[in-house]
Amino acid sequence: MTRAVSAAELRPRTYTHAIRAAGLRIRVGRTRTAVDGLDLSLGTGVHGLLGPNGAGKTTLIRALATVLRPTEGTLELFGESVASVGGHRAVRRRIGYLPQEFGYYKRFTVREFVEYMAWLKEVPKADVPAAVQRAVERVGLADRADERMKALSGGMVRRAGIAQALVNDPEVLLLDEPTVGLDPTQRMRFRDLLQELGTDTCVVVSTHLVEDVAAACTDVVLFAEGRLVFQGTPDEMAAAGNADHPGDSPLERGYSALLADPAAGCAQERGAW
Ligand SMILES: Nc1ncnc2c1ncn2[C@@H]1O[C@H](COP(=O)(O)OP(=O)(O)OP(=O)(O)O)[C@@H](O)[C@H]1O
Repeated sequence: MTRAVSAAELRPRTYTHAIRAAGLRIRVGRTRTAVDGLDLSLGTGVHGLLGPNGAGKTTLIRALATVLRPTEGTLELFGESVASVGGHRAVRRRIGYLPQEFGYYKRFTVREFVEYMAWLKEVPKADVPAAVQRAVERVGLADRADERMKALSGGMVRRAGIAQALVNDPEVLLLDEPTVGLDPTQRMRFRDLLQELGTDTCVVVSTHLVEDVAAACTDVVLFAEGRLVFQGTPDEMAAAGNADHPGDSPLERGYSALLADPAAGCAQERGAW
């Protein structure tokens, strides 16, 4: 059986990890350090970014999207430093980004919205119609593609947001809480899509839903107070907990255990590598 080869697969790889951070610090506002000395390397796969409210997940994703400038340390995408903001057009063409909240013209149809984003990402003009069609199909919006954005439900708007993040066939896909507002059927469809994307793309997905991680992520990046608490497989995270830890599933208990005792995560991580 033959299958379509994606553009991401055809691009030459000159880096070992699509994302590499070393000693990364990001200050937000006047004094707040939201990411505080992060060392992290991420390659192909689906990386679930977990952590309590205020842990620094959105800040990290915004820096990876080259929207926020790191204060200190190294941040590389595709082997290129992006420590300063500006001059990142070539890098941005290779990124897909779904922010937690995103703007759009309400009068645009879904297709026009995704086309517009394809234009911003400098997708070659001749490729745009097919790229847009494929993106809206992948999020299950093909039958609503010619409706105006203002006529969509909240979950459908989010799916349109996912479509715009996919339209340039990115090598790094950054999704900040993509499953918020999705109904159970769409959430399951989305997990399948994540798994498919993770075979040739570096996907970073921030979520509060531990079940999303169990179902779709190849590894977990657990964050608290701007620091990495744990990086490992979902099974390794589950193994960190026991019946005494709060949670409805082994993964939730592992999450609680690691947050209660971050040193255990670091020790386990050292053992795992
Ligand atoms: N512009 C800002 N000015 C001041 N503080 C900020 C700013 N943006 C974020 N913060 C603070 O930085 C910390 C990290 O915020 P961030 O939004 O990255 O966390 P998060 O892990 O994404 O949280 P959540 O799960 O609630 O979305 C929080 O304490 C937040 O209050």
